[in-house]
Amino acid sequence: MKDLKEIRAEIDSVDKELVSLYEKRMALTEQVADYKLSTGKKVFDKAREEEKLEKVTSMVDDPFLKRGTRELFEHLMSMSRKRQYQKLAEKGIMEPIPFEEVAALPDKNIRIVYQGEEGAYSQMAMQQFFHDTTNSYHVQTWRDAMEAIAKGEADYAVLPIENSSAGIVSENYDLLVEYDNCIVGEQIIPIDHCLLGTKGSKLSDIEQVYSHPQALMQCGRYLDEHRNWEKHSFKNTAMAAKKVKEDGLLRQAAIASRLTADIYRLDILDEHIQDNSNNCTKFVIVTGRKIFLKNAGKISICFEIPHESGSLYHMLSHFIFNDLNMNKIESRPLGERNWEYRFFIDFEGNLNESAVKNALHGIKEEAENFKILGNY
Ligand SMILES: O=C(O)C(=O)C[C@]1(C(=O)O)C=C[C@@H](O)C=C1
Repeated sequence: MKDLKEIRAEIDSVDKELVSLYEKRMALTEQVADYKLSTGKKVFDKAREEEKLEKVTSMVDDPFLKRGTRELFEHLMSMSRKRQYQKLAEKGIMEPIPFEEVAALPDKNIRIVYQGEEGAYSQMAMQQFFHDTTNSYHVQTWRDAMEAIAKGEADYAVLPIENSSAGIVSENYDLLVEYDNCIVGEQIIPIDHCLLGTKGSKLSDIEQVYSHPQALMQCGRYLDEHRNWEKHSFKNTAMAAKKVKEDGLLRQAAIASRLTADIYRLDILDEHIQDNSNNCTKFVIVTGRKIFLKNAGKISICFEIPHESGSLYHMLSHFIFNDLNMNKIESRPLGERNWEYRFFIDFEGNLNESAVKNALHGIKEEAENFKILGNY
């Protein structure tokens, strides 16, 4: 058997050759980049990559090495694409990102819409985000709020996007894709649920509980302790409180905020009933113009990718290669295509930074239906 030192010396000499071949290959792809720059041809050429992978894997018989060869060449081509995007950026040839930088969010004579009723958590989030909420109104559904922005009836909408214990508000993720509205801010507020009954009711009277499905979920453990109660989903916690007030029945209760107890003159039968004492919800502020603040530090995007091994890995490599810090990834089913997904990613950065431009350009070229949801 050969001595380890001897084998390593041989590996070292193979690696040396590999590095020099890698340098040679990258130099050639730089020439390709120049060609593409002058002809306007796209960097990513899927057909050429597939042809290449087919060719190089057919040169190897061993199944394990075949797979390794495939991965190696996928990676090589991905590195060459990234270099080409960099060159495009250096030459200022990259397609501009259609977002306009603003020094401050327009706040004069603004009209703000939220979903629900007076006392809704969305209203609280709105009051914390905006200094002046005198010109605000509420609508029945999240879609109505998005529609109001799209039609120019309101300047900003406030929509819940994620709860710390119940997770994402999936409907609003889907609406962000459907509507061409843009996220310009976020507001996190603590969510402290109470059980509210009509005046004079007692806990032992309750048979039916009304609330938004998210709030019912957030109080799962408490509701498990009262299994005989019927649970009814309602469009909003404040709307549920309003219903209990209007029906005036001792057997009905709503799960909603303490504020709604005051607004609808209901009795607080129990308080802090959510599973998680640090329960909070993140709301996004959405507007109709594609704008971002100079000091915005977070970007939300979404894209679709083919249902192929490694495709997500390749998209995420754009963040790694550009030294960008990703802080969230979510997926939602595509609907019409079973078991295929749209990915939502939040990462740190500002649309003015070249690393961000590079990464977004690469993802846009290589993914389907790429969309920047906002920089805030
Ligand atoms: O041949 C090209 O068009 C290249 O840009 C080179 C290359 C490669 O590295 O082999 C890189 C990106 C393309 O998607 C296809 C192939």
